[in-house]
Amino acid sequence: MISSLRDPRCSISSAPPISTILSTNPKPSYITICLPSPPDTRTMEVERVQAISSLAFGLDTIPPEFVRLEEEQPGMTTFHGPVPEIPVADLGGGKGEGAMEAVVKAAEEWGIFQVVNHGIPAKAVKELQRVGREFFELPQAEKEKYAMKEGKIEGYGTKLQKEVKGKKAWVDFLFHNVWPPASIDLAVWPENPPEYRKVNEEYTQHLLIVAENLMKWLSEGLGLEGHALRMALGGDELEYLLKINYYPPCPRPDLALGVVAHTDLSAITILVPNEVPGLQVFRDGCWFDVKYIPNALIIHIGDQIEILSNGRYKSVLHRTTVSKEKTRMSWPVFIAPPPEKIIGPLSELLNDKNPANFKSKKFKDYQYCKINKLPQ
Ligand SMILES: O=C(O)CCC(=O)C(=O)O
Ligand SMILES: [Fe+2]
Repeated sequence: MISSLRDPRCSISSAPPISTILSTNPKPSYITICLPSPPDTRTMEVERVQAISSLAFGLDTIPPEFVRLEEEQPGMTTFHGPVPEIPVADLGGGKGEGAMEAVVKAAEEWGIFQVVNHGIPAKAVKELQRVGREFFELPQAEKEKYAMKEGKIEGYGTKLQKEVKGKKAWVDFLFHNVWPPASIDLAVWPENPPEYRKVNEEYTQHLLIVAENLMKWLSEGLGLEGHALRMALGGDELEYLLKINYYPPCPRPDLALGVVAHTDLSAITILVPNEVPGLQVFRDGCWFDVKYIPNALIIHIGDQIEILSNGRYKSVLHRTTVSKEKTRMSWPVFIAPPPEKIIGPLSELLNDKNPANFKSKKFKDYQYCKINKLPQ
């Protein structure tokens, strides 16, 4: 699919040919990080993008594995004409009067929208951003204490395995569950800054309300009871996984990508961005920048709601670009069913004229196929 993403309407930048970059680029520096104890055996070779970014400061090149294929490069594929804006829904201070219609329409037509007046206090969001930023600004060895262990999805890291064609993404991240309490492993929650835990707990309490309202309106939009989607997704067992994306400055933002093109495998994703633009959405054959709206949250419809709604709500294809001078950060929370939950089109939506467009399968099996790029 990715190879068809180039559109003649998308502008072509004056980027030098890849061969020039490949031949002039110095080998990336490997950062050797010595974990504190025991010092003799635990020396680990890790390439964190944050460290590569510091070494690349002032240069005009990036290591070749970060140079995307031409058909993916933002400099080649970003549309620069009049850009359609993704829908914005006003949630009326969290009460949501009149919001249902806007949310349903946006989920049907776009699969992505921003919400303003959502009821989460601006201070709770600012604090979430502050503690996340302060974590990434800690010395490397401190961050490595939380390094993702093999086979785990929580922890601090950089995508270690290369993608198809050996390409890498310009981003480091931290993942940890924030809800339900039984899923939380505090060992992967940073101890520094000291307020990290309290701030994340407070943000999560506010987020639960927004998430439940969205699921309610989306259920009603399908002509179902308000609790239908939430229950079909596992009810109180729904898992909320926070990711912090840290995209450090990149000397060649025209050639690199932060997160590559994908749809979220969650049911729904609620994302706080910082003020540095970078999120792009694929629509009508082009990649468009999503406008930054102060204090807005960005909502992505993920694969599981697309499946439950039998395709009425769209899971949106998106990616992120990076900035030459600034650090972009984002805080998506992926809301997803528990692993054993079977997800398929809701039976209430199916009849002779509307057969199921998707298979029913356990969420963990869906996840396995998606991560390993196997057919669903
Ligand atoms: O940083 C962003 O705005 C989007 C990140 C994203 O799509 C992801 O982590 O799945
Ligand atoms: Fe995403």
